[in-house]
Amino acid sequence: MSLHIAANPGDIAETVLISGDPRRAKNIAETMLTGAECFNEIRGMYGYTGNFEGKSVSVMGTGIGMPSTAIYLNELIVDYSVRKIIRIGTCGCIQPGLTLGDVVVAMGASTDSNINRSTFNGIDFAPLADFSLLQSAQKTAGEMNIKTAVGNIFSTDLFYHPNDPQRWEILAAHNVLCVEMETAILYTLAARFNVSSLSLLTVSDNILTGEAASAQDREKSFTDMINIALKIA
Ligand SMILES: O=P(O)(O)O[C@H]1O[C@H](CO)[C@@H](O)[C@H]1O
Ligand SMILES: O=c1cc[nH]c(=O)[nH]1
Repeated sequence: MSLHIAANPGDIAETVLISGDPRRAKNIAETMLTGAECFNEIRGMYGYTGNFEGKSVSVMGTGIGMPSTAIYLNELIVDYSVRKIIRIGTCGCIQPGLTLGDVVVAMGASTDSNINRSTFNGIDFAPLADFSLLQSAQKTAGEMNIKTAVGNIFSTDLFYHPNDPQRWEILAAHNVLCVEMETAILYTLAARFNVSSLSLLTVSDNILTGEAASAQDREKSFTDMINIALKIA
């Protein structure tokens, strides 16, 4: 057991799907994996390991934001030898060509977080997806007839910000597709520990129009993204 994860060595698969929402992880384990066993309930951060098409796969919540996510990623990689991490998250789109339910593949993650600035002594590190995982996701999405938008995304520390909605303008003008809260630290830690990672996101909010998916949809739907993630796991 590590500080925040109750699993024994060997309880967690080499590939882990992560979601900010722990109940999304639980729902995936219960509906899409066979033989799923729970390995963590500490702080309600559900983690399960089961099988998908003959492969052992784990799925776990990380909580919202980069500080929480960094704790689980460190422990998954360092204490449980996880080698591949695929985030299945939600995002708010800031491009007019995107709409609720669209799948975004995050090639890179810009951020306003001080986590990386302090780690890199003021240098702006560019957190990037693993190229071969990204290629696999694109190939799989094509075979499943799922349209994706691939590009730069933005990982923010603040869901609510006093400069909203103006703060999105400069990002949208530089082709940033959408906003979420974890991918920059995922790609940074994957680079540090030499593991592969990719973020797949489903648009749950349209920041330009104010449209928003329900909490239930965020927990239980968005199956296109989850199917791609499980296929490439
Ligand atoms: O759906 P999840 O994975 O939680 O991701 C998004 O949703 C949360 C905000 O509502 C943040 O964690 C953001 O990154
Ligand atoms: O971080 C997020 C996640 C979903 N929707 C948003 O608007 N922001």
